[in-house]
Order: sequence, then structure tokens, then C-alpha cells
Amino acid sequence: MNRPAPLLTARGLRKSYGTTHALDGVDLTVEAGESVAIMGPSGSGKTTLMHILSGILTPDAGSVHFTGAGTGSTNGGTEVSSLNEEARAKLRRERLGFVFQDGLLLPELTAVENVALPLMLSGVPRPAAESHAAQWLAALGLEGMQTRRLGELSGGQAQRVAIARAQVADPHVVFADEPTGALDSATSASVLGALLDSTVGRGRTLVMVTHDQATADRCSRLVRVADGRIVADSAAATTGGVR
Ligand SMILES: Nc1ncnc2c1ncn2[C@@H]1O[C@H](COP(=O)(O)OP(=O)(O)OP(=O)(O)O)[C@@H](O)[C@H]1O
Repeated sequence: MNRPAPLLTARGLRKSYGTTHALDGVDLTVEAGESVAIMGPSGSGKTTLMHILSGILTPDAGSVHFTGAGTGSTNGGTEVSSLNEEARAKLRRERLGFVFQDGLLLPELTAVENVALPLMLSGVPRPAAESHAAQWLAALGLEGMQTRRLGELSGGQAQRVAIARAQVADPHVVFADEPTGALDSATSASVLGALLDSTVGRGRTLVMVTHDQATADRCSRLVRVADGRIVADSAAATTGGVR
């Protein structure tokens, strides 16, 4: 039986900042439904890799192919790295979700307004966007907190709002950079559970940078990066080679 095409395929990624070689030839494929933890020492290139996979940055060399439906191409996929800035922004807004360490919620907006924002930016009218956002907040255990602003939420609650915002447009992949890095270990474990349930628990895909082994252990796959290269990939052990 033919396997479906991987959701993301990166080939030969290189990226330098001046004389710093942040990525030095990275190949990586991600299948739909995986939860991939990216670990490695500080400065090894994890964030650069995630930003290139998600179209925030473009590589100096190499390519990223995304096969998510609805990417507007006829051959069943999109070369992310060849899109212009505007097209990459559209792809990120409509097909990808993001959770960052400090949530990046807008403090002047309420929780439900923060979550509704990506939908409204894509043209969904405010009442429908806020109604959908409220459902996501409830799914993440934040019923009754819709009208709170950032200053009225705990760190864990704020990250749940950020997770709701990342999911509200139903992205194919959620990219998370140290999503629980600012939380204590008990809160971290429950927020991570919410992130996993709401992504891979619904058949979606999660790619996450983490320094925390306990966090990585809850993912289906561990990719280790050092000096801008992938030095270990737990998927390689089951497929007989680095994919
Ligand atoms: N905008 C930039 N300008 C110059 N150098 C950069 C820039 N961004 C990253 N770098 C350098 O590229 C290398 C890889 O950085 P990157 O942020 O990808 O690493 P990381 O593994 O995510 O690190 P950390 O775990 O500390 O967040 C580092 O040497 C870093 O100093």
C-alpha cells in the first residue's frame, strides 16, 4: 500500500547569519499525526529550523515542501521556501498554528478576542469568530474566563489561551517553541497535555522545540540537533535510516 506523502519535507536546509552557520544541511520529513520534539544545546539551530519549516524564515539553500490541503496549489503541495513574504504569511495564518514561550497575547484584548483574532484577520465576521473562539477556550478548560485580559490570567491559563489561538483556524500543524518553558513543572505537565490533546489527539501534527526531557518524552518522536545538523532521530530507528 502506498504511504501518503509526508506532511512536511525539508531537504538540504542551510542558513547562516553572517559567519554563523545556524543550519548546515538538514533533511527532515514530518508525517501527519506525529508529535515531534526538537532538542539540542543552546544555539544549535532548533529555532532556526522551526522558523524555516514554518515559513517564518527562508533558508539560504534547500527547500521545504508542505502537502497540507488547501494550500492553493494543484499538485497537492506547496514549496514553502519559494513563496513570497505575503504568500508565506497567508500560509502561516490559514494552515499553521504557533505557540511561543511567553504566549504573545495582546494585553489590551480579552481572552476571547485574542483567540478570535486569527479568524477575523482571515475575514470571519466578529460574532462567528468569537463564538468559535469561545468553544476553543471551553475545550481548553477556560470556560468563564473569556472576558479576562492577560493581566488577569495565570501563566498556565495564558498559555492555554495561546494554544486556543493557535488552533482556532484548524491548522494542519502547530509549531511550538518552548511552550511550557516559563511554567512550573506541574502547570507545564497539564498545559502540555492540553497541547497534545488538542493537536495530535485530533489527528493534527505538532512540532515542538523543547529543552525539557520530560516534555520530549511525551512526544511520539525525538529529533536531536547539534551544530546545525540532525544528529539523532528516533524515527530513524524504526524506519531503518534518517528520513
Ligand atoms: N537573527 C540572528 N542574527 C544572528 N545570529 C543569529 C540570529 N538568530 C540566531 N542566530 C545564531 O544562530 C545560531 C542558532 O540559533 P537558534 O536560535 O536557531 O538556536 P537554538 O538552538 O534555538 O538556541 P536556544 O536553545 O538558545 O534558543 C546561534 O549561534 C545564534 O546565535
